[in-house]
Amino acid sequence: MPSRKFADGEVVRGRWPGSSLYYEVEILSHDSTSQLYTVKYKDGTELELKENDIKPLTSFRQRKGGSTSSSPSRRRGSRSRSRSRSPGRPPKSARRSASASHQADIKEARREVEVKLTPLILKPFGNSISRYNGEPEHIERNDAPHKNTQEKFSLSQESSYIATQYSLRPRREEVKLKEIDSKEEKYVAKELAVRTFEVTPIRAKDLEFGGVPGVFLIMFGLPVFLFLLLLMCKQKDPSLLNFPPPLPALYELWETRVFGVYLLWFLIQVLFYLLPIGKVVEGTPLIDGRRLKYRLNGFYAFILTSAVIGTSLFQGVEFHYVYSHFLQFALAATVFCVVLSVYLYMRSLKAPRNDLSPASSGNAVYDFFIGRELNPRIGTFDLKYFCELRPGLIGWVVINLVMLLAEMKIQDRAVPSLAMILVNSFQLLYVVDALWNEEALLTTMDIIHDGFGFMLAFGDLVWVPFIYSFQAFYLVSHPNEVSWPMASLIIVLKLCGYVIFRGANSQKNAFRKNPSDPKLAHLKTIHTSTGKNLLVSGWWGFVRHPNYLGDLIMALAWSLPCFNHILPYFYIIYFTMLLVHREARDEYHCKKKYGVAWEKYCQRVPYRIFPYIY
Ligand SMILES: NC(=O)c1ccc[n+]([C@@H]2O[C@H](COP(=O)([O-])OP(=O)(O)OC[C@H]3O[C@@H](n4cnc5c(N)ncnc54)[C@H](OP(=O)(O)O)[C@@H]3O)[C@@H](O)[C@H]2O)c1
Ligand SMILES: CC(C)CCC[C@@H](C)[C@H]1CC[C@H]2C3=C(CC[C@]12C)[C@@]1(C)CC[C@H](O)C(C)(C)[C@@H]1CC3
Repeated sequence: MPSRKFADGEVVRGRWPGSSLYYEVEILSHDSTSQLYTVKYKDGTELELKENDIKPLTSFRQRKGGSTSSSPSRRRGSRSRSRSRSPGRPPKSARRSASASHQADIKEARREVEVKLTPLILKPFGNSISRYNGEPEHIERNDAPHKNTQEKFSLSQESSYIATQYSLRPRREEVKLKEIDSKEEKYVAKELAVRTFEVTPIRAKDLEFGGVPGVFLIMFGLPVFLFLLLLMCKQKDPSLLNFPPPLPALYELWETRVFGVYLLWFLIQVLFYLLPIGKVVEGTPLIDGRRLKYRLNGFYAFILTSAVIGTSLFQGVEFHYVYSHFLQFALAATVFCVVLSVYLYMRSLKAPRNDLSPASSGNAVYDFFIGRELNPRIGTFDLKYFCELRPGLIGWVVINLVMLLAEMKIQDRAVPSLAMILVNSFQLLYVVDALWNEEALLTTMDIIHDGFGFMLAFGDLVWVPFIYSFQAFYLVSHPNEVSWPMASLIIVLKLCGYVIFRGANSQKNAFRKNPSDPKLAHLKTIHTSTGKNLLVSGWWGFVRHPNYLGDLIMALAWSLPCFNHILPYFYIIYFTMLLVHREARDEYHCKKKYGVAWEKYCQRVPYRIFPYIY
C-alpha cells in the first residue's frame, strides 16, 4: 500500500484549486486508491487535494510578512494589499497610459479575481445570468470562427470552468486597488458577470412536483399504485371492471427471507461497483469547483451479474421463487427504499452547505422527496450514482429473465413466446446501452440537479425494476401471439426509436465534450453568453428533445407485443407523462441558464418532443 505523508487531523497548508495560494487546512481523510486527501478549509469548505498540493505548516512559517489569514475568503484583503505594494509594479499613472498595459491589468485583474475565490452556495440559474442574457445572440456554424467568438471571452477552458463554479464578481475595493479605468472595469465586470452565479442562501422558492402537497401525494400514492397495478395484473381478467383487485393482508406481503434475498442482490451489486476495474472519470464541476471521481464499471457489473445468474441457473437455483413472490419483492424493495431515504435525509442534515442539491428548498417534506444532499457518498462510494444504474436497472433485466422462465413454466412452453422474446431483447438493449454509455449519466439532471432522496431512491430501486418489467410480468399470465409480420414492424419501430435516441444523445454528448469536434463541424449552433453553445441543426434542430422522442418510440415498441389489453400500455402513458414533465423542467432550467439564446432556439426549433404536435 503506498505510504501517505500527512496524517488525519494534521493541520497543514493546502493549495486552493486553480491558484498558487495555500491556506490552512485540516486533513480529514486519505483515499489510498485515488491518492487524494480530503481536507477542510477554515471556512468549512471540504476539497480533495493531491499530496503535491499540500505543504507542512513549517514550510510557510519562516516566510516573513506572509498572510496569516486561513481561508480563501478571509485572505482577500491582505493579498490585494501585498500585490499593490509589489516593488516590480510600475506607478499607476504609467500603467494607465498605455493600452497594452491596460490589457495586462485586465488580465491581472481577471487572474486576481480568479484566485480570490470563495466557495459559495450558488443559485445556479441566478439573475446575473438572466440579466446578461439580454445580449444579442447569433447563430453560427460549429467551426473555426465559432471558436474565435468563444476566445473573445478569453478565459481558457480550464479557467472558464473554474469561473463558472465561483462568484467572480470583483469586489469594489479590489477594483479600486487595481485602478482600472471605468471602461476596462466594465469590460472585466461584463466578462465576469457572464459567468457569475448569484449567491443566495437556500430559501423558499418555486417548488416542483406540486410543492409539498404534491410530493406528499406522490410519496404515498406511487407505492399504493404500484401494488394495485401488480395485483390487477395477477388477475385472470385485468380489466377496469375488475377494479379493485382482491387485496392481500399486509403480513402476507412481508417475508423476511425475500428481504434477505433482496439485500443479497444489493450487496452483490455493491461488491461489483467497488471492483477496481473500469476507467475513472471526473463528473461535472460542483459549485465549489470540485469534480467528483466516478468509476465506470457498470458494464462489467452487468457481465459479472450475467455470469452469476448463468451459473445459478446451471446449478438449478429456483428463479421461479422471484415470480411467485413478486409482490413480496416489491414490498422488500419499497421498505429498503424508505429506510434508505430516511438515512439520506438524516445524513444530509450534517452535510456542508456546498454539498446540498440546488433543488432542495429548506422544507423537510419536500427535501425528503427531492433529496437534500446532491452526491451523498460513503468514502468514495457514491450512493446516488450507484443506485441509478446498478441494482434497479440490472435488476430489471434479471426480472425480465425470471418472467421469461416463468412464462415457459406456467404456459408449459418449450420456448418463450415471440412477444416475450421481443420485450426481453428490446429492454435488454436499452439497459446495455445505458451501461455502455454510463458516462453520459454524469450530465443528467438527476446527477447534476436533483438530490438523492425518496424520488430517485424509489424511482431507481422500486419503480424501474417492478414497473418497467411490467410487460414481461403481464405476458406470463396473459399470453399473446404475435405474428412474424407484426413482429417485424415492431422491430423496425424499435430500431427507429433507438437510432433517434442514441443519435441524439451521442450528438449532444460529443458536442458537450468537445464543441470543436470536426465530426460536428457541419452542425449549426447558437452562441449563448454562458460560453456553452446550443445545437440548432442535426437531431437537436429537429425537435428540442429528440432523445425523448426516440425513447417514447422505443417505449411504444415495448408495449405493442402485448397489444391485446390496455394494461401493458400503462407504461407508455406513464412514460409520456414523465418525459413531458421532465421536458418542462429542463426547459425552465435552460431558459434561466441561456435566456434570450434559449428563446431564439425555441423559435428556430418550435416543437418540444413530437414534430408538428407538441
Ligand atoms: N427510461 C426512463 O425512464 C428515462 C427517464 C428520464 C430520462 N431518460 C432518458 O435519459 C436521457 C437523458 O435525459 P435527461 O432528461 O437527462 O436530459 P437530456 O435531454 O439528455 O439533457 C438536457 C440538457 O441538454 C442540454 N441541451 C438541451 N438542448 C440542447 C441543444 N440544443 N444543444 C446542446 N445541448 C442542449 C441542456 O444542458 P446543458 O446545456 O447544460 O448541457 C439540457 O439541460 C434521455 O435520452 C432520456 O430519454 C429515460
Ligand atoms: C416520481 C417517480 C416515480 C419518478 C421516478 C423517475 C425515475 C424512474 C426516472 C428518473 C430518471 C430516470 C433515468 C433512467 C431510468 C428512470 C429514471 C431513474 C435511466 C437510468 C434509464 C436509462 C437511460 O439510458 C438513462 C441512463 C439515461 C436514464 C437516466 C435517467
